[in-house]
Amino acid sequence: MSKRPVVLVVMDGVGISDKDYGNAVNNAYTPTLHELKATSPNTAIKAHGLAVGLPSDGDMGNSEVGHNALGCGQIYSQGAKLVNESIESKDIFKTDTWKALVDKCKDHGKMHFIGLLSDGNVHSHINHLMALIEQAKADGIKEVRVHALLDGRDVPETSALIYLDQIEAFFNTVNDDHFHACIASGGGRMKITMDRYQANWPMVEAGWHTHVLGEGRQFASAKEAVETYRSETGVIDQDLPAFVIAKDGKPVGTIEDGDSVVLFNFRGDRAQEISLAFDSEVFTEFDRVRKPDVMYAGMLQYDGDLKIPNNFLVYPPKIKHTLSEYLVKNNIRSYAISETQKYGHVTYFWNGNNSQKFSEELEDWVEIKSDVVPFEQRPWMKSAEITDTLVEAIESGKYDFLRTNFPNGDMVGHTGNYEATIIGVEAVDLCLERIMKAVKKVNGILIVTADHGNADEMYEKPKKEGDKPKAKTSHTLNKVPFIIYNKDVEIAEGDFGLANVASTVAKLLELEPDSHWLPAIIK
Ligand SMILES: O=C(O)[C@H](O)COP(=O)(O)O
Ligand SMILES: [Mn+2]
Ligand SMILES: [Mn+2]
Repeated sequence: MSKRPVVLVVMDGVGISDKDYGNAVNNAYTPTLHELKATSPNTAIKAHGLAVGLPSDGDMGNSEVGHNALGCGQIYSQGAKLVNESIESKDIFKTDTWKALVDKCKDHGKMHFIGLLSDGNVHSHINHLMALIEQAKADGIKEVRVHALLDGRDVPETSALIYLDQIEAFFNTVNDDHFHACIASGGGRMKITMDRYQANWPMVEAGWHTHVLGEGRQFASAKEAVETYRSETGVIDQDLPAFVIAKDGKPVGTIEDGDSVVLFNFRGDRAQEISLAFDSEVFTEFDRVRKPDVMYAGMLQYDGDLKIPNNFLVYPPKIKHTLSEYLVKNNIRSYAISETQKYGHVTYFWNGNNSQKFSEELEDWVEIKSDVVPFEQRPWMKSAEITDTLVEAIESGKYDFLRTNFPNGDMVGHTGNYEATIIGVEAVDLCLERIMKAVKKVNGILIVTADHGNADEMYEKPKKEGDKPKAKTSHTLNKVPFIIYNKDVEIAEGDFGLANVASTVAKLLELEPDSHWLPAIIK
């Protein structure tokens, strides 16, 4: 076994672009990254599209698929692709879950769809929603209600009306004397429903009050809600307040006994808490006031270990042969740390969407609590605290493989605030310097990489010359850095992606990589 510990740093959302305009990576003061790139073996690796199991190379990477690929060394077809295929083959509608959803509400109830209304393809896709509604109608459902979470984070920051117009136009094509679909409620995805890793349960409670109880400010249409809130608050879509659609003062789609509910998001992190609120008999996170007797199903199974939710429509990729499992088999002691916002990324996503360790004895996981604030107000986030704890773990000599995620490039990048994102990237650089020193001190090896881009493009390309630049909040299609510090290695020939990292880690630990994994990036 290797005597040299390997430390892997994921700089979330820090991609590579040679375009300097609006690039919060290139324009940040990052002496450590510059030194690393100038003096250590490094290359650029793919983190989007087919290289991480997404339907096409037009799909930007994201944390789920990125950390899955890093942690398992293979390319699995991911949720976005699996749902496409299941809808295309119609297998999704042959499942017992779909049949139970239809049976529950067919005669006297409504079928509700809660989810992110966009074509971002990170958590959901509007095409999936339309396919489900079409089939609901074909199966004899009479009333459909959509609870629309507004995106502006995986798609342009003020694009909500595009998707609302699209879904309203679709309703016009399917609505008739026997069938009626409409929007019932909604709000910005960072305001209600889509919290993750239990960072902010009140967000989910607010979503419950909006979607289930129909409580909140009333509007005649979602478009009116968006336009009103925009003019009143000036915030971007992800931060728009909650709204309830009502007619004559009465909400058009509260969730009642005898209804069915589908959460049409396929990605798990931000889908688990609301799923627990629907599924749990005993629930203590907030007072649900009323728990309707519904058939609830997720688009996918969101956590295979914890079995969330109880019912789902499409099986997630069955990710096997993960690096963590392999390290445990080889008696390697590992350590994972991040702050709440990305804690699940280095544990649950890293382990193939499983939230359990393979070995309590050999694995330690540490969560630093994230602030609950708009991150442009604290762009350094908890990077210093993560680093304090990680450096201690490195110097303790207790671990052979240590991994961390610094959320800054991504979480601050998603706010669309260019200046704050520069500070976020600089904070990570400052921490990298400390980690380098600790690694050097114990004669370890450091890998610096990222899961996808974000901070590297902070402005949308203007539609025409002379247009004012518009902030870009979403991820990018760019490659990410892959740097090895404190070990003289040669980068191999080839076109590498995130799924080539696991073998590389194994090699640096002087282990034979698992035969299921893509080859190492080093010779
Ligand atoms: O959930 C989010 O915050 C974004 O949709 C994607 O960001 P992530 O993939 O980096 O978590
Ligand atoms: Mn990410
Ligand atoms: Mn992100």
